[in-house]
Amino acid sequence: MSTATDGQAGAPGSGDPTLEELRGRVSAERDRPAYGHDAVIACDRLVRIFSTDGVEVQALQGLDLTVARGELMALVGASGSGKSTLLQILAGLDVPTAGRAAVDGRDLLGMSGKERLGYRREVVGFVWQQTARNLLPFLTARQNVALPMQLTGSGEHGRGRGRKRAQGARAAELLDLLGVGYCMDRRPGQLSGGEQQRVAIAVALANQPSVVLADEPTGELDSETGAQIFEAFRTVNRELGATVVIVTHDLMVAGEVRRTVAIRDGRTSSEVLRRLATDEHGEESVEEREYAVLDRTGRVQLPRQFLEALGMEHRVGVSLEPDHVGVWPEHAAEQPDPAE
Ligand SMILES: Nc1ncnc2c1ncn2[C@@H]1O[C@H](COP(=O)(O)OP(=O)(O)OP(=O)(O)O)[C@@H](O)[C@H]1O
Repeated sequence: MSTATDGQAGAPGSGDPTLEELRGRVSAERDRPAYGHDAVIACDRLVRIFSTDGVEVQALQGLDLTVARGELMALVGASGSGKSTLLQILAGLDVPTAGRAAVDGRDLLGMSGKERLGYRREVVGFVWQQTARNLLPFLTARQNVALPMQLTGSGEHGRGRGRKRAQGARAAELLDLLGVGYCMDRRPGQLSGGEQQRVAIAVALANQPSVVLADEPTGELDSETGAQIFEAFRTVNRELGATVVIVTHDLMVAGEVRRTVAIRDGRTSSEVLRRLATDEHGEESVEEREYAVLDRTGRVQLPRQFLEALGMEHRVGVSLEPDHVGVWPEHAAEQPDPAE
């Protein structure tokens, strides 16, 4: 078989590409938009290796992920699969070992310390599982929400006393939107866990970040309160267009978003997409479908239960069919096809 790597262009009509065609292919490749160019989060073959006492742990092993602006999505995965590591990197609190990660065009590997601080204050907002980590105990709810605006001193809020008033007004608006306006003048110790998390979402949104990241935000709450917190994320996504990424073990949360991405062994392995479907009687229901993630080099992680069911390990046979690719256990791929 002749290939483009033979370094020769074929004669016209031979089926091989001409030099002109090869040049066209090279320039098309060069002009192709970069991976994730239109996404607000783009992780490309992200690697994070931790070394402790001479032992290396590969927490992320070439993870690919893109998130579109305005998405509300969930990240799920077994304990130790790398979810928190990814979130720490996206939050600007940790630096990847290799690969590429960008949030709203900011390169997370190349930032200086000062840029990183600005990034954490302006580009991302976070909500942690531990309610106490999200709020300062000696400030009221409204003061907690106004604080990030004061730290960036964003000109949008005017100058001097006018600025302070504008920041207080925005804080009050956010608390109202999240249904905790009545808690405005209380300190965190005077709020329930659910109220604290809703105030924490308002804090995360204070500087109108490009992305809100939440790590197990319902982890310390009972299921009813957890549902209210999820509803609060939905509200800010719908009303303010906020892009929200939620790491969760909570199946209720994972089942309510349009897209759930599963991480396995430091890589994105599968995605569940949900959409509203209407049947012939006008009844609406949620349709969900699971997809394996295909990475840029053509790798697919097959679900573990598929591998176990067919005893697949090490090697599999693959075949290209007109409309799909077949994958066979090694021993089955070796058997001659009786039809041939
Ligand atoms: N600072 C660290 N030093 C050494 N190893 C670490 C560090 N942080 C995470 N790891 C390891 O990296 C792997 C991924 O951890 P990570 O916390 O990202 O998983 P996770 O999916 O968030 O788990 P969980 O759901 O339990 O929070 C684990 O093997 C963990 O032990």
